[in-house]
Amino acid sequence: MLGFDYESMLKKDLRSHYIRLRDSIPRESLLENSLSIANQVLRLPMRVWRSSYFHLFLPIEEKKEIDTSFLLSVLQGKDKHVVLPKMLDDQRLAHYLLTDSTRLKKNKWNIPEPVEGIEIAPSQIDVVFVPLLAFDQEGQRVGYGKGFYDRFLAECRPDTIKVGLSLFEAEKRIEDSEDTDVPLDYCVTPKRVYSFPME
Ligand SMILES: Nc1nc2c(c(=O)[nH]1)N(C=O)[C@@H](CNc1ccc(C(=O)N[C@@H](CCC(=O)O)C(=O)O)cc1)CN2
Ligand SMILES: Nc1ncnc2c1ncn2[C@@H]1O[C@H](COP(=O)(O)OP(=O)(O)OP(=O)(O)O)[C@@H](O)[C@H]1O
Repeated sequence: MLGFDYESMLKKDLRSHYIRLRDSIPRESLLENSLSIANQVLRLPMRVWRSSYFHLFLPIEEKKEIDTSFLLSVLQGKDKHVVLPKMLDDQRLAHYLLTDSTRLKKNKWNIPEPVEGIEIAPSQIDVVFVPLLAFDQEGQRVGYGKGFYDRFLAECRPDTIKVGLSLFEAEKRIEDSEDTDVPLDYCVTPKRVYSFPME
């Protein structure tokens, strides 16, 4: 059994459950599922593919995060501008354009980040792919709980399209969503694309 069988769940319980579940995935299925996610992303609607600035995260391999290199190839194949986050000290993110000369270096959390480059303002970003531990049928999400993405998404334009990427399917309801939580517009899993609000 993958999900929980309750009507609603607390973020902290979802966090520990999905961290454990992710840990147990064999590398081979992680790669296979990451490839399926890149293929499902192609099924996102036109308004996504009309956009030009796409924000993507690079995975913490040690934590079995989704391998976004397949998705990166898709975006580059479509000549999209790709923007990567870099963690700053004060729980904020800076954002840099990925170019041929971008040097990447792992930070202390093992996240590959641009060393330097052309900084991009959140208001320039059209689509954000959001890393998740869990999400629900209302498009609410659970991350590591430090609020990096909540703060970042609040700085983006209201029409910036927020697309979660998840190895697992939606939970019914996250009980303790807060006002500062920015909901997703879409979530892509290896099996399907969710659109929020759901029918
Ligand atoms: N690949 C990737 N990049 C990303 C994120 C992500 O989830 N995945 N983020 C999404 O937000 C931001 C970084 N988020 C982070 C959140 C918490 C910790 C951290 O403090 N980890 C400690 C303690 C965890 C704990 O509270 O127990 C640790 O791992 O030891 C690090 C990075 C930006 N870049
Ligand atoms: N716009 C904001 N400004 C200041 N603090 C914020 C903002 N958004 C969220 N926070 C704070 O950040 C913390 C983490 O929030 P939450 O538990 O929703 O994290 P999460 O969504 O799981 O993680 P993440 O955003 O890192 O992926 C909370 O204490 C929340 O109050």
